Amino acid sequence: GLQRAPCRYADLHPLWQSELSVSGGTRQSPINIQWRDSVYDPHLKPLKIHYDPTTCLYIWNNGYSFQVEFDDSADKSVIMGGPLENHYRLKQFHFHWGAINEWGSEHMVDSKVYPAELHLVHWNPVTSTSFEEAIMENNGLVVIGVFLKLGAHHAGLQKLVDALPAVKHKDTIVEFDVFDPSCLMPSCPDYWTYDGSLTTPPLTESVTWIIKKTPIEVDQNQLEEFRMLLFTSAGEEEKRMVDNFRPLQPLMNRTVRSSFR
Ligand SMILES: O=C1NC(=O)[C@@H](c2ccccc2)S1
Ligand SMILES: [Zn+2]
Repeated sequence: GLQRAPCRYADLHPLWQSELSVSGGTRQSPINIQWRDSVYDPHLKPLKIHYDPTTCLYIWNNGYSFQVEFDDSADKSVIMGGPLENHYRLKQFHFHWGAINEWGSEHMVDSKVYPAELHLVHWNPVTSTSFEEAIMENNGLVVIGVFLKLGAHHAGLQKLVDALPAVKHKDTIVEFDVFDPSCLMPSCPDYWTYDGSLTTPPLTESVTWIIKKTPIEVDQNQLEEFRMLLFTSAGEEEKRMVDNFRPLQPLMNRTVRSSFR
């Protein structure tokens, strides 16, 4: 398959420069999902998603992605079922993407890379009292990964894209009051799941990953809008926000389970 962009560590965003020597990690993310090595698990239930669009708060540029934050003070936007033992609250979603369509996603499927990947980040309110605490808990988090592929215009995503010019620079924020992230979910229920980690510092091994098998389609203009964001603050020398993905990590002693045969 296509090779990823040569990863010139010197060009890595400061964020990842520190992570190159994470020692002792046994369940790091992202990984290359080898379809033939994944194991169908008949006990995996369908994933149940109930997002309340009014829990959407704002969009902001945090210097390595743009993030849509949700009110997680109650069980209003939650997921359950799938591989999960209880419900998890939606905290935020964000994306990772490349400078060009040949790369950008964090996970790969049989070494196939997608131009972008959506991450919906949830935390376990049963074992933690806050998102910040859940980051440090074993399996405190669930991240749903959805691949984006180049294709038709995505009407639901466009509402998000239209807000991006308002968060062009690092640490800018704009109100975003009603949005249902379910519109970004593919209709196919199939997913892979494995135990992994955050893909940015603190890289804690606290994430149950649920990676949807089927990508959603977005068009070229929408991907190019992502690439017009900046890593840098207003007044600094501009650095385009692109290639904000972590390199692949070793599978080590893990099995990826699939919800489908
Ligand atoms: O899925 C992931 N993507 C990221 O940027 C990582 C992260 C780090 C901290 C909080 C939320 C997410 S973990
Ligand atoms: Zn992410």
